[in-house]
Amino acid sequence: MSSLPHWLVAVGVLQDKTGAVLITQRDLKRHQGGRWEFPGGKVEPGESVLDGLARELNEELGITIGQTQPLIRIPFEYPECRVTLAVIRVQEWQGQAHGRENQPLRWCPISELDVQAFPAANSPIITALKLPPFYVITPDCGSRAEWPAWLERLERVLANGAKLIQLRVSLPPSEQAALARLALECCHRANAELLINRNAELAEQIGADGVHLSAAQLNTLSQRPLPDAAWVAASCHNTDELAAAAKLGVDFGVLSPVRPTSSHPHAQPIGWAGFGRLAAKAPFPLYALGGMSPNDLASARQLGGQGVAGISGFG
Ligand SMILES: Nc1nc2c([nH]c(=O)n2[C@@H]2O[C@H](COP(=O)(O)OP(=O)(O)OP(=O)(O)O)[C@@H](O)[C@H]2O)c(=O)[nH]1
Ligand SMILES: [Mg+2]
Repeated sequence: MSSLPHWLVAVGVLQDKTGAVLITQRDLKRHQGGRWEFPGGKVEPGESVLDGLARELNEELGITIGQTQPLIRIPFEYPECRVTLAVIRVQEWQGQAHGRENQPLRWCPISELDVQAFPAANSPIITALKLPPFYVITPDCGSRAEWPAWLERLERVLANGAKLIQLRVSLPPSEQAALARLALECCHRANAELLINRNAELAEQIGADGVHLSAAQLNTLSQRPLPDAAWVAASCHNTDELAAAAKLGVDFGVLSPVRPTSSHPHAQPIGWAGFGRLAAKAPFPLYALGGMSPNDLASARQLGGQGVAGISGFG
């Protein structure tokens, strides 16, 4: 156990009608001075996170918050202190947000959020803001005769608005590469991103948007298999795998099985309570997987999850 001071920090994410988020600049003389941040501050003894958030956003921005939703919870250790950032989406508020402490303030489009300008603990917040609510995993695909129907299904999923797809097919390498190229074309035409299951070399070779690592791969890799510009995601099932994924520096994870699932009939489901408990410890956005449908989004989000992942029910 570290002897560094620990603060629970309530952090608010406000978005305007265009989706731009409110960021403010920290005073030069304070911890992480000069960096941009999301407004908020330390939760005081006896306060709940939401009470602390309401007080801080009133003090710093002069607003009164209404409806909120958890975004992500991030444990992080700086050389001089430990923080747990409880990051909350503020969906409604009253009053005009302004820098009540004369701090510079701006509304920044999500695509322009630059991790380098923020404290190191903030990267997962920016990732969470960039990732969509659904992560769609493709069903397996067989011989070439099956490809047209498989691609048609992918097109349908994309037409329904899916923005993040994981290609998971068990084909011989050359066939897998050929199908991956076709899938990537479909995804990019629809302004969606494609991650390749387990195969970082293939992802790099065809210019896919990232790789999705299996839990077993987490222990065989000593560093991220792709550069920061690409997504590196991982499948996790327990605390140890989440810790291994964090150590490797993955961008996001998938935690399963939340419910019983026919694809893994012998795996013990962790339930929503298990998902919530583990999501609070994972320092990266986490999708719930296992018996999920798009209707489960609200449950996942309420527990601080990024969203839901699945194969069936998403087309
Ligand atoms: N508000 C806020 N704090 C953050 C962010 N990221 C991050 O690492 N922190 C850290 O969380 C800690 C507490 O935040 P704070 O300085 O805003 O606390 P506060 O408003 O209560 O200020 P005070 O203690 O000077 O009165 C600081 O160490 C800060 O560096 C962020 O995005 N927003
Ligand atoms: Mg503050």
